[in-house]
Amino acid sequence: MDGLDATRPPPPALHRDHALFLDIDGSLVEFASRPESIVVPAALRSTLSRLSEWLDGALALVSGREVHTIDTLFAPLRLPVAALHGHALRTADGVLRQTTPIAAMPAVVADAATLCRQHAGALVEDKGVSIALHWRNTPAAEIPLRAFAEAALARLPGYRLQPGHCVIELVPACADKGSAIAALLEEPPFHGRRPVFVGDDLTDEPGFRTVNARGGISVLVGVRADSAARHALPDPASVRDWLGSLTHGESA
Ligand SMILES: O=P(O)(O)OC[C@H]1O[C@H](O[C@H]2O[C@H](CO)[C@@H](O)[C@H](O)[C@H]2O)[C@H](O)[C@@H](O)[C@@H]1O
Ligand SMILES: [Mg+2]
Repeated sequence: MDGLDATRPPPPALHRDHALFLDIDGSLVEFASRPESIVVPAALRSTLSRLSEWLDGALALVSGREVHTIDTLFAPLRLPVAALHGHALRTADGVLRQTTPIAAMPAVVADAATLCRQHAGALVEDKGVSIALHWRNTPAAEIPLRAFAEAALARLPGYRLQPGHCVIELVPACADKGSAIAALLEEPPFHGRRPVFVGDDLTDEPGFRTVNARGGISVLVGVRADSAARHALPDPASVRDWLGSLTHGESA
């Protein structure tokens, strides 16, 4: 059946000594036509707030998005985050560590914007340290945008490509979601807890591997045959239902 993964069981119930890491787009929230068009349901904010309290703060968002965008989307919540595919880390004490943008990036962004103007509906998302080229609204732009990103690697030493849903991104190669989850697990209140990571995309695979190596629970949203995830849920709505069910019958 569409959306169900016959090879991976749903995740088990969690305990209060787990640490919960959650991807955003395609995992907590359905995709939208443009990055700024996603809708975070009010009930999800309540669920995350309750879960964070239940886990004594050991809940983090792990996303390709920027920290300030995540804070805006989930306000008034201000959770620990691993943003920019692992290149910005805000720990529970509020301290932010971020990879420094490369000097060559503004010229690459300008050239990408010029290219996108030639393909109606194509988008360039300038995230400072990284750049995302989107073709969700114009599938024919996939080939030129991918070719641009591959060629731009030569202008951005130390960068790698990060493919995703209708997007190709240029990100520094020195970190990923797996290293970010590992770094958060060194910090209170995550330290010593068994990690759980929910994600949907290729950028989430290093996170799944980090969690698996620590005896944790890896949860793929959707279906992907070669994923390292050991559990699956079909879509963001079922993730929200699962999260909402976790604290039922328990007091924080
Ligand atoms: O790691 P995530 O939290 O899943 O973020 C991954 C990227 O998500 C956003 O792009 C994706 O979602 C958009 C809104 O639904 C959609 O229009 C786009 O096609 C998707 O690729 C975000 O814009 C990127 O910056 C994130 O890296
Ligand atoms: Mg995602």
